[in-house]
Amino acid sequence: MLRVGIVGGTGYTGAELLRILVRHPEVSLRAITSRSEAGQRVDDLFPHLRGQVDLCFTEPDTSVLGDCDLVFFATPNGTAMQAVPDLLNLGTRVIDLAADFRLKDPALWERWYGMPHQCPELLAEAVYGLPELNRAAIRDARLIANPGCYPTAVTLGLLPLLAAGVVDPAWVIADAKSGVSGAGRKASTGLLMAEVGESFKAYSVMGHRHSPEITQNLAHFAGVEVNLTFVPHLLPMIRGIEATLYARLTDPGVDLDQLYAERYAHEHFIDLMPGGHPDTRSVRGANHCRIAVARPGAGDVVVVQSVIDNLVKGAAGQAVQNMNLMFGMPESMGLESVALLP
Ligand SMILES: NC(=O)C1=CN([C@@H]2O[C@H](COP(=O)(O)OP(=O)(O)OC[C@H]3O[C@@H](n4cnc5c(N)ncnc54)[C@H](OP(=O)(O)O)[C@@H]3O)[C@@H](O)[C@H]2O)C=CC1
Ligand SMILES: CC(=O)N[C@@H](CCC(=O)OP(=O)(O)O)C(=O)O
Repeated sequence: MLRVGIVGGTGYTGAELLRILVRHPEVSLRAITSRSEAGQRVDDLFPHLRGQVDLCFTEPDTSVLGDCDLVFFATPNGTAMQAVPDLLNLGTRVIDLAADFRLKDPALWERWYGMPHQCPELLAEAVYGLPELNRAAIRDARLIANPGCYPTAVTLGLLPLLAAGVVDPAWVIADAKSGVSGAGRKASTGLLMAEVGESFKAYSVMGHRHSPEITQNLAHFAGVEVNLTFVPHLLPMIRGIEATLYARLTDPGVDLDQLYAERYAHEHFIDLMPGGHPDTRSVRGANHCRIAVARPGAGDVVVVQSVIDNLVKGAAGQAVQNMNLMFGMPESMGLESVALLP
């Protein structure tokens, strides 16, 4: 059995990791941390785990975490980078659900995250954990940078077009919408039901920290520098991301459905819906990304719709998919039946 620890077990992504890992046949949970709930039984805070977890929350302590084979960090940006060098030295592998190891350039990290990087020497080694694009490197990794939620939906949606060179990289638009769990569990006035209920708005229009992550992905995995306009929106719902992506065709003869079918032919967690309109409801609790590609009026604009559950394929489910690859287990182990009833 794989000995696993979770740092940040009371947050939304930590709780989602717990929901998935308690059913995983090869995982033994050894430590679940929370500074604010240390000493409290996990199933007192999360009654849906009663009878499945016999642990109390503990303080994040490297000596305990260092006894695990793998530690997930489900913590705010800038937390994991303070503990990762010690854990790697102890032989513990790490999957960070935050952004600490996603951007390869430490100056770009500092610009977007507002703090200097604590271990820039590990940025080259860290492997970007998007299995559909980076499977071979993930298998051998000690340190995984689990992708952001928006970057997962947008990168998977755009990649086939850009890798095939059939759209103009100078004009790409990602119009993305997220449920409020994307902002985490911490109290915030702007996320109160009375503020977000019955309302819908864009935010970070002048620039969001996921833009450099998406353009880094497209440069690395599609080999194209993209001029991207990315605008996130906050939806009055709890889970889910829908990204509507626009690009201009340079090859009008391309068969778009065939292009996507070939690119994702063997991808268990990518479900193509030719002619469809994928909705967030259909991926609720699931590790799937559902995609449809269309060419309205047979014109030169391509519209891609990409949906995920931000807490699952956008965070905890993808992290477990990465864990499975790192430890030589079937990639979908423990992830087959995690979908929630819509
Ligand atoms: N929510 C989402 O949809 C997604 C989130 N992410 C990323 O995943 C990470 C976690 O997100 P989310 O679960 O939403 O966050 P939450 O705010 O819901 O939870 C954060 C967790 O981290 C713990 N924590 C906070 N500060 C520290 C610290 N300094 N040291 C150790 N533990 C700490 C908290 O517990 P306590 O304070 O009690 O220790 C809590 O359990 C973030 O980096 C986020 O950007 C990525 C993709 C999607
Ligand atoms: C709705 C909402 O607020 N979403 C978050 C994205 C969460 C996430 O994945 O961000 P990290 O890159 O920090 O992991 C946001 O826009 O900040």
